[in-house]
Amino acid sequence: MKLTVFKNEKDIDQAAADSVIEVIKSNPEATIGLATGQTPVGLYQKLVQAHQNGKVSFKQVTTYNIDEYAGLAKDHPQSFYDFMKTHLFSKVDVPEENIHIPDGASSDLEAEAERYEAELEKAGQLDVQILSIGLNGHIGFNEPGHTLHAETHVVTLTEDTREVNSQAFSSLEDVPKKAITMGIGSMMKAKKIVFIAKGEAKASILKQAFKGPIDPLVPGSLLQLHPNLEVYLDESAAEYLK
Ligand SMILES: O=P(O)(O)OC[C@H]1O[C@](O)(CO)[C@@H](O)[C@@H]1O
Repeated sequence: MKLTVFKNEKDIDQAAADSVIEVIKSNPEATIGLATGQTPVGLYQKLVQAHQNGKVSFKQVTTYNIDEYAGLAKDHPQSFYDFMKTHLFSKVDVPEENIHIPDGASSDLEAEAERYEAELEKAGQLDVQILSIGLNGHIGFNEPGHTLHAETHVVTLTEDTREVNSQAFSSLEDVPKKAITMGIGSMMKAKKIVFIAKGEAKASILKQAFKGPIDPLVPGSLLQLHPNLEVYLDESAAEYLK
């Protein structure tokens, strides 16, 4: 694991974006796994800036999002597709047909998870996977539990996660109870993982994830097994890792 700690949030975003851009420069047809949440917003801004400055094109890039809420159609303002459209897709030149995200509005979520996994298998090893971590240690929506899934699956969100994520909704009741998420195996297959986390609230779970034992109750701890993991943190998130 290559850990870099930054003083300034903008520097984390730039360094993480540079790592993604390097992948696209060496392979314009790169496949990229994308995450949502507040953490990667700055990284997406830096990718947009680089695109606007003519430094990178997404014309031949293919993207695979790691998760989506069940019951939310793509055009729902709280869907992860809408989030990605706002922060990245509408601002770069990635073709719509190259964007992949589970269909949360599917009437058969299990079948949709299987379909998405088949797409990932067809794509093979993703060139880079962008990831962050939830306060309870989840990556994607792989929630803590005694067992973890390798492949894309339907998950019941923990009440903790629903509460944290309720900030984006008008009320807790509006937060979906289920989601479709890539499994840990689907994410870990990527050639490189660009992991970012910011802020003191994440410090304790990061210690458990990166210094503790590999434990399904801390799904992020599985990342320790990845051979090419880049970790970008600010000083407060890295408090127990220095
Ligand atoms: O960056 P945030 O907003 O803390 O979100 C944490 C995590 O929750 C999720 O949004 C759930 O998918 C992850 O993608 C993300 O890493």
